[in-house]
Amino acid sequence: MDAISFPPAPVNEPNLTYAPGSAERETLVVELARLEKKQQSFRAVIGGRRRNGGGAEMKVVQPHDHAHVLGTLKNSTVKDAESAIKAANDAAPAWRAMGFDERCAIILKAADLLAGPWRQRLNAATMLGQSKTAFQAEIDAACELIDFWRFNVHYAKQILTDQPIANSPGIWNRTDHRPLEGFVYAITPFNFTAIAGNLPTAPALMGNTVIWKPSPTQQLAASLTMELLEEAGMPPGVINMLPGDGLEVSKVALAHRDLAGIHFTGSTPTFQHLWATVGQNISGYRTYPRIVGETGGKDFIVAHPSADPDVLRVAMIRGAFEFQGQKCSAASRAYIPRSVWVRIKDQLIADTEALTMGDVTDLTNFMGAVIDDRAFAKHKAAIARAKRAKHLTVLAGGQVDDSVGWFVRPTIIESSDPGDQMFSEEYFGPILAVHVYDDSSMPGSFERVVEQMESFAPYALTGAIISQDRAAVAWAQETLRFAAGNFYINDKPTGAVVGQQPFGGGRASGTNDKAGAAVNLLRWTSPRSIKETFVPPTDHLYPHQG
Ligand SMILES: NC(=O)c1ccc[n+]([C@@H]2O[C@H](COP(=O)([O-])OP(=O)(O)OC[C@H]3O[C@@H](n4cnc5c(N)ncnc54)[C@H](O)[C@@H]3O)[C@@H](O)[C@H]2O)c1
Ligand SMILES: N[C@@H](CCC=O)C(=O)O
Repeated sequence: MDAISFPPAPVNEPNLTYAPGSAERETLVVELARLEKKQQSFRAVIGGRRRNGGGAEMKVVQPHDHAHVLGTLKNSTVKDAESAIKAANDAAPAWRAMGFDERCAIILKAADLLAGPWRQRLNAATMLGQSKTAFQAEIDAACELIDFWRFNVHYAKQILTDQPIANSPGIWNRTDHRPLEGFVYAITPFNFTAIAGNLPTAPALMGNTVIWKPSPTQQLAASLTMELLEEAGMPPGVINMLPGDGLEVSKVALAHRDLAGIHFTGSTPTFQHLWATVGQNISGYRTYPRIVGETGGKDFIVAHPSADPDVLRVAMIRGAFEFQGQKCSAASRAYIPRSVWVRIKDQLIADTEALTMGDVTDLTNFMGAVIDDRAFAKHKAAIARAKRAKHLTVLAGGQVDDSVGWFVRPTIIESSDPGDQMFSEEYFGPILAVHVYDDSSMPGSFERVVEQMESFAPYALTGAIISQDRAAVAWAQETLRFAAGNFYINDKPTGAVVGQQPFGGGRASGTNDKAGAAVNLLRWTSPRSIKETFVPPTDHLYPHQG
């Protein structure tokens, strides 16, 4: 039980290609057809039992074909939340008493199940429910989630072996990395199946029990993730899943004495609301809740006059438009010197207009639809404003159509004013704002543009510098030190890999407790220092007293 053990060393799960004729493509197509045909009832999982929530029914649809219902769920109520918290508290003593290796084995088994028999089921669910292409589903639902699980085990083990390095003579000091006292409330976003799987399991690995509130628009993949975890051996009550909008769940969870932590990813306003509610309730908790949140972004690409035009163009297209720009890391503002802009503009527009968009089960498409009618309406309004405003020019895209799915064409908007709201507000979709700065007759124009954009947006999640000039790279890296938690040099600002670029940002983008890293797992522990004295003193007087 307590023997020293070494879990398998983690390596990043390789991405499958889904090229025509590949075995993975064949299996994926079969899974897509199977899941599309089913209409499922997505039920809560409380103490290992399935049950319908007591609230109103919500439909889960395919964003690219919104008449196609994948299933329904019943919103979770106050009563459901109370039952789930009781189940989490009941399961806690046995879970934290279970050996650490046993908990690791469950998570590692989940990773292997996902790498093997579950891979295409979860990929297909992510494609249908979240409108991801095969490749975008693969890097998320398969590879990133597998990586989260395998690397978390590695980092958790490191934490456990982190013990005091000094012992006075006759004394043995130890650190007991306890779980938190109470339950962790994991609230997850629609856009990444990997994040949805990581947020409840990271605290669980450290010995906590969890209430998991997934996004309604990610419910198909979330329900399958729950089934996968059960197959891997996750005991009943350790992770309790409550579908729905979370409003009633929060009424109970955020006011509960046993709330020990919040593990959140989603928008900045939602996180600020959760934090404010915790603040209002602060005197009622048994312990100060740990609050971890990764939130919005206004991620940037800044190009120096020395930028390689092709590198810049590809970074802009992939960074802004993959998965419809619905990655928190997606490039949504770019600052380009005129000397480079004239070399890429026509090709950039042509490439953007040529991006194929549609039903993601047609694997020739580059993009699908935005997640729901609210996202669609937000983008429609932003594009309409751009078409009206004199200082804004829609260069590519600009068309929207919600007759079949919530489709927004990848859109590039040039602004003569870098102070426009396009450069500070998160739309979370396929709109890229571009400001072209004059670098012909104005020395220092690059530096001025960087200084302006550094804190123009309230966020600080990801950003990229494209430059072949080493001094400019070094200067930008220093000047933009606090403008991004993930900073890329000559690459797009998306696509962080677990174990390679730990992910998260500061300012309004979150608490920067890097997902899939030891610093994150540490938040789910409450260390106890233990000092044992082998031969304790038996006389209370000190030698200097003579
Ligand atoms: N920084 C990151 O790592 C990261 C990663 C992914 C997404 N995001 C951000 O997430 C946002 C998009 O995701 P979203 O639209 O799902 O965000 P959202 O804030 O609308 O929803 C996130 C989750 O919170 C739930 N929620 C909302 N109000 C709640 C309440 N009162 N109580 C309990 N749950 C509540 C939602 O149902 C959902 O499950 C974007 O802002 C994006 O930048 C950030
Ligand atoms: N980790 C992902 C983004 C997750 C947020 O949506 C990336 O780096 O692109």
